[in-house]
Parts: sequence; structure tokens; C-alpha cells
Amino acid sequence: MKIAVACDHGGLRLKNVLIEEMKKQGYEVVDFGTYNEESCDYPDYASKAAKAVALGECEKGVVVCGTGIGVSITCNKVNGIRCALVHDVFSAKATRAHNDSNMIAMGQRVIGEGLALEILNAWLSTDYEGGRHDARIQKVMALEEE
Ligand SMILES: O=C(CO)[C@H](O)[C@H](O)[C@H](O)COP(=O)(O)O
Repeated sequence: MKIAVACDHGGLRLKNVLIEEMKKQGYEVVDFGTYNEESCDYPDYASKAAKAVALGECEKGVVVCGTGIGVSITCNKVNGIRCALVHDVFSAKATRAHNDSNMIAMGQRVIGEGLALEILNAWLSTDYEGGRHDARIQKVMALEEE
């Protein structure tokens, strides 16, 4: 599975930890930057990862900034993206099972690396449940057509 990743300067260290974990598990990672800690603008990088997921070039996406908020807002502006800002394991599982989220956002300034890795693994290994959630997701995605 191909995973798109991106961050700003505030998420670089955590992004690199997450990339290592995903590579170790055999995922193919496409890193859309940023690649150093020089101050930059998160929309420039998060949007690239989101577009890669929306176009089907990558199956899922992982984005990181200081809080996770800036990158999640950005990704959710791209049609077809359901990006969940997650800082606990319960929500990581729930957003895959219920929202079929195709991207996850985390904040390097919010959680430690150990929890972030648990969240990542919970998110990657949880399947969408379908059923009653289908209609809800369709209603969310229909807003893109208005
Ligand atoms: O967008 C954010 C906040 O919602 C991110 O956390 C950014 O990483 C943060 O705003 C960057 O802040 P900085 O003071 O420019 O490092």
C-alpha cells in the first residue's frame, strides 16, 4: 500500500518517525515534504499529499504539523478527502471504522512519539465497517457538490 505523507517545520521530526515505522512494516511511503525545519507554510505540503490521495495515486495519507490542525483543515478542503485529526487510539480506530477516513493528522507539539506510533498503527490496521455508516459518509461527501 502506498501512503502519502507531508508536514511543515513543526511536524518534521514526528513525520520522520512515522515514515520509518511505515517503511519497517512494508508500506511504500511517498514524502511530499517539507524536508527540513526551516519555517514554511503547511498548506503547501499538506495539499500535495491530499491531492495524491484524492487522485488515487496513494491509498492513504498521514500529515503532521505542530498541532495537526493546520494540515487537517488543508486536507479536508480537497474533494474526496476525509482527514481525521487524532490524538488518541480510540479515535484512530473509530475514524477508520465509522468515517472511513483516508487521511490522518497529528500534532508533534501535542503528543509524544510513542503514542503517535500507537495511533498510526491502530489507524492503519482498522477496517471500515460499512453498513449504517455508508449513508452518513455519502451525506458528508455530497456537500462537496453544493
Ligand atoms: O497550523 C498549525 C496550527 O494550527 C500548525 O501547528 C503549525 O505547525 C503552526 O502554526 C506553526 O507555528 P510556528 O509558530 O510558525 O512554528
